[in-house]
Amino acid sequence: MKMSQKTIQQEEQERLNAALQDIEAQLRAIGPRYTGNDFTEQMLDLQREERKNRLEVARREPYFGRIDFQELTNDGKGDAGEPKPLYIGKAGVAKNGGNELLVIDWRAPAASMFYSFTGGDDPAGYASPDGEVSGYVHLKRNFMIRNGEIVRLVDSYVRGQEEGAVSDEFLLYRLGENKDNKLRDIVSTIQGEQDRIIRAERNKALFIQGVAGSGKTTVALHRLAFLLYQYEGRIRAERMIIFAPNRMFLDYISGVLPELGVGDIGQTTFADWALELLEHSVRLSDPSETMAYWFEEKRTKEEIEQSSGRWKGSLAFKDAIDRRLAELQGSIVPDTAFVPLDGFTLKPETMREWYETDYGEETVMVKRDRLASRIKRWLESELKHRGVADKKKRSAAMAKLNSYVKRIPAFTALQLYASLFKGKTALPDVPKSLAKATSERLGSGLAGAEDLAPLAYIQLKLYGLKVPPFDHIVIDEAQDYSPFQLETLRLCQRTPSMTVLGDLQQGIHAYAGIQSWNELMDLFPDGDTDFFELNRSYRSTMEIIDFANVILGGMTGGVKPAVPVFRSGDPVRTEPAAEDNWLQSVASTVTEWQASGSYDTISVIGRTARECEEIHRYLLSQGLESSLVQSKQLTYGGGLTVVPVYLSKGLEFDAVLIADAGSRNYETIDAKLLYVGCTRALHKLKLLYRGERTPLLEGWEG
Ligand SMILES: Nc1ncnc2c1ncn2[C@@H]1O[C@H](COP(=O)(O)OP(=O)(O)OP(=O)(O)O)[C@@H](O)[C@H]1O
Repeated sequence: MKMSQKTIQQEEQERLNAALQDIEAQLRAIGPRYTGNDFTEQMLDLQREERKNRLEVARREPYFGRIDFQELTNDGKGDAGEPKPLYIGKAGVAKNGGNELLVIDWRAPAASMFYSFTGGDDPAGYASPDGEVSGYVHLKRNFMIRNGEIVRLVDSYVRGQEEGAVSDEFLLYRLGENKDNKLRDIVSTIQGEQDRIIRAERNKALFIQGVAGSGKTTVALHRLAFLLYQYEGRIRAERMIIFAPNRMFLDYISGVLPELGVGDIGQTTFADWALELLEHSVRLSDPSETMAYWFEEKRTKEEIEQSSGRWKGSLAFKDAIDRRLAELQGSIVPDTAFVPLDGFTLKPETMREWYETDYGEETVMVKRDRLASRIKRWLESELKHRGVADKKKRSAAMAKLNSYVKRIPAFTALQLYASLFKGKTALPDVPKSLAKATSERLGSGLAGAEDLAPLAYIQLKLYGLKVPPFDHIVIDEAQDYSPFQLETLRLCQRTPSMTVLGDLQQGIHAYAGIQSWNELMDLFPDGDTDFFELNRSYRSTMEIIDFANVILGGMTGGVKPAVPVFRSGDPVRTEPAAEDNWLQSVASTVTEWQASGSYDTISVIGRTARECEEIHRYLLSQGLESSLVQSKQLTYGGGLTVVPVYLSKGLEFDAVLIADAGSRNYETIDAKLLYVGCTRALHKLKLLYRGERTPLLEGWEG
């Protein structure tokens, strides 16, 4: 067996050498860049550059998989040919000077079998542009190639061998690796359930509920790469956009798309996007104050449920705004005639006709401005036709025009929004304290995060979107979105094409987000949505997931425990720490972990920013270099970090120490927070606690 494995490896290495030589030759043949002015040459040059980029990706790691497929012709009635090996890589490469493929792109239809095939003797297949193709898979092989050498080769399926099912060996090996400061692509080990989401139909709003570590973020990014490949020429990277919770998270995920050879996709936060849409007519009030309000002090369930964020994020509020917009719409066309001079009359009916028929689909303020210009043009042409030359008369008419047009209502989004909270125009059912706080804030040129969706919505309704509509929108951590936020983004597309992902079990911003996916899915007509669930968690060891599931057990509602991949590691430990040597315990755990050399990224997760500052100072005083993550952070550096639990969402670390899982920090209501913290760990998890251990771990022994 060993011998034959060696020959297989040698054989594959020879093939690899040949492929690399071919790729090198193709790269050498691409000449220098064209710098002249000829348009056709410039276009050809761009194509050569793209090809060069693909070849360079392929040179680094030409392929990661091989699947041997024996295609059945004529619906399986014809003769089966010889099994043909297909090598699968990040970029497709044709053989030098020919059409034959050296490597097929992982996104190509035939490559889908590499991911969807689960084993067994039955025919497998894939959908090609010419119809279904079926046949037999004879081999599924995974490679890891580094610097032109095959460093690992695993056959996860060989036809005729006893096991029959595709083995997880290669996946487990990849999952066992340490992580650095960036999320990575998973092309070599995408799982069937993830592949279905990646390749799902384009014109849908896809909702993905996935447990912590199920690969949601990763899958959404791969889906973007897939869509660009599959609908080449029809959708453009510049018209795709990713919404993530904060800048640091965007930095953390920023490596994946370039690794997949995809550039130019916009990446933003909802706040940044909304502020830009509003042309920075307001500033955002400090988000760390919101965080501090909700996370630094204890808040009750009632406070959360009656939060201003939930009120302003509701569809009831949107409906109230719609009614106000309709009133505004109804008051645009003046109901008195315009009479600039004796005998000159422009009737309201004429204006109404212009407004309603000629400017049809435009937004309110655009229509309003058109109407105003049309009235002006009407006056000019009347003056001309009737030969009014008298300067005095002309300027009197113009003065009348100006005052007439001024009376046609015009609003900025901010003015209209402010009017909902203040004075006679205030909405009748706004809670008083909320109206007061909002008015004060707006009065000083500030908007809270919760004001941005309504403001952006009003802006879109009044002035429209000034850039082309989005071809595809990705929303990560969507459980923290309000229906109003999603509705606002929905206005930015002609047909829905979205990937909306999150985990209700990690919905720690309940004061702003949703409690069930239906709150968001109901915004779309039936048939425009699809729902996927991912319950397997790939990030953490079985021990960590089983432990996190205990915390989940303390939550109410239909909780779904995460299903681990069979990857075993160290047991999870909880350990009491006395008040006076708690910080020493934190430091000594970190020192021990660092000394073991087993972990590249380590995080100490604290309950509040204050607690984290204290830990950070102490670690520094002990000579332990670490970085403290704060809410305005733009980048994530890896190594040793101290991070407040509510900012750790989305990130992951080889080893996690929950600094204090005492009952003072995590009461029953804080289950989601502790769950988020614990599910950040890949290989190692430990919890220290001062005083009583959190009631969330009642019944857990360890
Ligand atoms: N098929 C896979 N092969 C290898 N690694 C995978 C696979 N799927 C997910 N992972 C890894 O699991 C980890 C979690 O992925 P990701 O962060 O995308 O999950 P998530 O569902 O967004 O998590 P969370 O909700 O906790 O933020 C990452 O390290 C990712 O590389």
